[in-house]
Amino acid sequence: MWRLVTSLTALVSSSKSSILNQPASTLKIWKSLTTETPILARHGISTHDCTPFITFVLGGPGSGKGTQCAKIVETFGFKHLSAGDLLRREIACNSKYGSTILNTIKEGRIVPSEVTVKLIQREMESSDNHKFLIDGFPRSEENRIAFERIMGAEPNIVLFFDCPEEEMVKRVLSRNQGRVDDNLDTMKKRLKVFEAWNLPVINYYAEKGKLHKISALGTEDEIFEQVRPLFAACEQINSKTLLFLEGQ
Ligand SMILES: Nc1ncnc2c1ncn2[C@@H]1O[C@H](COP(=O)(O)OP(=O)(O)O)[C@@H](O)[C@H]1O
Ligand SMILES: Nc1ccn([C@@H]2O[C@H](COP(=O)(O)OP(=O)(O)O)[C@@H](O)[C@H]2O)c(=O)n1
Ligand SMILES: [Mg+2]
Repeated sequence: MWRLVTSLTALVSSSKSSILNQPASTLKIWKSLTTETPILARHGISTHDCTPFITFVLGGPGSGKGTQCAKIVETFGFKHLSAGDLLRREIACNSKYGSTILNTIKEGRIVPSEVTVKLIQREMESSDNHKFLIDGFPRSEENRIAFERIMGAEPNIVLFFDCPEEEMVKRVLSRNQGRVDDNLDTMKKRLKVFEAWNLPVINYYAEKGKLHKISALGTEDEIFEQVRPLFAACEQINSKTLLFLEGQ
C-alpha cells in the first residue's frame, strides 16, 4: 500500500491543479475517490475501508450552494448533505428538537452544533457513498470544532460561494420554496449571522490553504465551470491510480 501511494504521489505531482499540489491529502483523495473494481480487489483494496472525502460548501444565504451542489452530485456522484435540509426534516417529523430548531431558523440563528453534527453523522454513517458534500456547514467556529471532535475528520476541500449581499437578498426573496426564513426580516438577521459567525470559518480554511473561493455571480452554468475543475482534478487522480495499478 505505501509503495503504491509513494508512486501515486509522483504521478500526481506533475499536475498544475491546486488540489493536486497538496501532497498531504493525496492519500485521502485517492482512497476516497476509488470505486470498487476488480483491479482494486486484486490488490486487496476495498472501498469499505476508505476514508471519506469531505467537501464543505460555504457561502451566505442565497449564494447558490444548493444549486451548485445538485450539479456536483449529477456530474461527480457525491452524496449531498444539506445541514439546513436535515434540520428542516427534524421539524417536519416532530422530533424532540423540532420546535427549538424551528424557532432558531425563524430567527436566523444557528442551531446548537451537537444537534447538527449528529444529524450529519447519522447520514454519513448510513451512506454507501464515500464522497460527501456538506452544504451550509460549518456555519460557526463552534460548528467546525464540534464536527472535528465528534467525527474525528476534517474537510479535504472547502468551497466558498462569494456573493454580494444585494444579490443574495434578491435570490432569497424570490426563492419561493415556502421557507419560514425566506423573508426580509429574517434575511437581515441571517446576513448579520453570516458576517459574525460564518466568516471566521471561511478565514480559518483560507489560512489552512483549503479554501476555494468562487464568484457566485453569473449564470448557474458559468459558476459550475469554476467548480468543475476542482473535482475533475480528483477524478484525474483516480483514473491515473487505476492505470498505475493495472500496470502492476
Ligand atoms: N447563478 C444564479 N443566478 C441566479 N439565481 C440563482 C443562481 N444560482 C441559484 N439561484 C437561485 O437563487 C436561489 C438561492 O439558491 P440556493 O441554491 O438555494 O442558495 P443557497 O443554498 O446558498 O441558499 C434559488 O431560487 C436559486 O434557483
Ligand atoms: N450548520 C447550520 C446550517 C443551517 N442552520 C439553520 O438553518 C437555516 C437554513 O440553512 P440553509 O443552509 O438551508 O440556508 P441557505 O443558506 O441554503 O439559504 C440557517 O439560517 C440556520 O438557522 C444551522 O443552524 N446550522
Ligand atoms: Mg441552501
